[in-house]
Amino acid sequence: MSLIEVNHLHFSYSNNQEVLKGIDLRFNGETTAIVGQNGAGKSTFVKLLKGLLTPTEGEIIVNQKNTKDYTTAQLAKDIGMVFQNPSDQIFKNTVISEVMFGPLNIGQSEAEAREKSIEMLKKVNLDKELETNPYDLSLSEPKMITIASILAMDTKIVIFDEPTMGQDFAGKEKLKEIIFELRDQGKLVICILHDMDFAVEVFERTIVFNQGKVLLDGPSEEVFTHKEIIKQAHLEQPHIAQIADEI
Ligand SMILES: Nc1ncnc2c1ncn2[C@@H]1O[C@H](COP(=O)(O)OP(=O)(O)OP(=O)(O)O)[C@@H](O)[C@H]1O
Repeated sequence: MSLIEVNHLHFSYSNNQEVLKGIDLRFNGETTAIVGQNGAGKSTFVKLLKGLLTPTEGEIIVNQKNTKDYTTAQLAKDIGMVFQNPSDQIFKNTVISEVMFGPLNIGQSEAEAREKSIEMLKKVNLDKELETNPYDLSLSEPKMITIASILAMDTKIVIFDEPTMGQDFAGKEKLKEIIFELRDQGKLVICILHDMDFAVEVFERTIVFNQGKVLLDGPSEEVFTHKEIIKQAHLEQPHIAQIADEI
């Protein structure tokens, strides 16, 4: 059985507009990028995986749990998600209390949560800022706090919604390192991206969403060889593919 199974998934926020129109997908260990133009349904899809929304039709099985039979809090032990906008996630007034919140919430002891949180803050170079208010840090750092807090929960599945947004070269390199490390630990990483270069460089698999459906799905390098379909989805080719074409 796959780590995540999505069967015949449909979803609407309201009666007259279907946002997801029949999605069937399996996720095992492959690091996976989800790409697609604005409004394609990517964020809605990952919110459904995380149990923040319930399918209108069809089902999602996460680590053998049908999401509709579990609360978001119960699913939080299996699946962690770093939101697009750090201010949707950060609400504590020190870095350490923010990062410890998630681990404590899923039942880690105070000592375990603190140790894990400091370890993860070290990974994102914020272990010298334990007592700092997250909003006193520089622009790109709140995102790193939210990443540390999800990593400290040590879930089998980690979802990132647009992690490269607002990150400079060093930030992207750090992200790459974190994603590779998670993959090497046997975790499933799923990431919504607008940066096609990052998708093809870092992710084994890419899924292209278009108007609530899956347009392409396969090894990242192979997916981006479908130039016409990529264009139809209003996406750019990664630079590496453009250069290869020119050569
Ligand atoms: N809370 C909501 N209530 C009603 N409609 C919504 C809600 N959230 C998203 N939508 C609509 O659902 C559709 C899909 O949105 P979604 O955010 O999932 O797309 P996306 O591919 O993640 O886009 P982006 O790249 O801009 O984040 C859009 O038409 C959007 O307006």
